[in-house]
Amino acid sequence: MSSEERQRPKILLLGTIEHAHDAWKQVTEIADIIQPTSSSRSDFIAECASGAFDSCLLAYRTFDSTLLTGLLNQELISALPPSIKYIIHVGAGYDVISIPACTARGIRVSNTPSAVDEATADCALFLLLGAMRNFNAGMTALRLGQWRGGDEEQVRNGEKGIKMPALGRDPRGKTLGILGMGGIGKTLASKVAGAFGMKVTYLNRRRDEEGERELRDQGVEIEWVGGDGEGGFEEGLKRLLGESDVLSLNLPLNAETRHIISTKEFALMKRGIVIINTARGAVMDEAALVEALESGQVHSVGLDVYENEPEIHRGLLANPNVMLVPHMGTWTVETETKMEEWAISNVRMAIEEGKLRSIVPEQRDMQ
Ligand SMILES: O=C(O)C(=O)CO
Repeated sequence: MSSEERQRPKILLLGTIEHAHDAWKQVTEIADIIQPTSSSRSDFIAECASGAFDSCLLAYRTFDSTLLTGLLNQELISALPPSIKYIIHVGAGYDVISIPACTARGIRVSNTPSAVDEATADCALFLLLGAMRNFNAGMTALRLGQWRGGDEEQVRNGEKGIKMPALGRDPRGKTLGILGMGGIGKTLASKVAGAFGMKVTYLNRRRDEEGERELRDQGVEIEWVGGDGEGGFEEGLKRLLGESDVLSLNLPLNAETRHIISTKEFALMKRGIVIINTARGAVMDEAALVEALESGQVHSVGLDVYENEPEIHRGLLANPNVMLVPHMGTWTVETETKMEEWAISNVRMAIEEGKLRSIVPEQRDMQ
């Protein structure tokens, strides 16, 4: 074996490359790829223990590889060989990876932040309009052989008492509250202002003055509702919930944000609010949401994400005011390709420069 061959880094590939084949081919020219043969979490952990992945420098993982490995929690991170120094995640949200467990083992983690912004904001826009206009009720009725609630004959005869979908609301002039103003939130703000003439308020722990300036330059009417000092965020949240006609959840899922929207928060909202969630299901308490929908406190919701994917709360499935999409926020050829290419650029930087293009914010000081 030549010294060059001996020094070729090894990559543990968790999942498959679906789109960015050219970029991946270049990686295979400088590294060896190892794939697990196991088909369950316990087998995968045993495969790690067998030494099959020893001397791998990094693990490249897709969103769907969680189906094999389960959560990358303390147990799984400890099972990885000590040679693993990087976990390259294909996706913006990395809540399935325990960052403290990685940090403790000196493993750096990257995600694909801005690559997802356009497609996810487009999905939010679709859900927003659909939920405001009650399109789901009409669309469901059609598939049940009804025209806006009645069968063909009842409609032709102009029969009274047909249960029509409720009249929708126009977005123009309404306030969209964005909880978690990152790349997706800003892209959504720009789109709703331009396409629908909505006003935007937002809440982050820290005000993003530069982001505000950029959005104002695009004609967006925008206000940060957080307050300074202790209690500022809680006060801001009350304002955001109380003043929004539509609330969009765009914050990452972590210990602080899990169920940030639950019974108490629903009670603070304007009655009849519309909620959109393209972030992660568990930022909202699903059982409490079902109750808030049933009571009419929440008029309608547009959801792309769920607490226990792929399982969906029966109360959501049964409610015609719930517009449901099965986690398709980034499900476009262009965006999935962009995400893979972004992740592969992290692979290359790790191998060639010993650093990451987009290390997760919690590990910025490890770069
Ligand atoms: O990038 C993400 O976090 C997604 O949810 C895409 O599936």
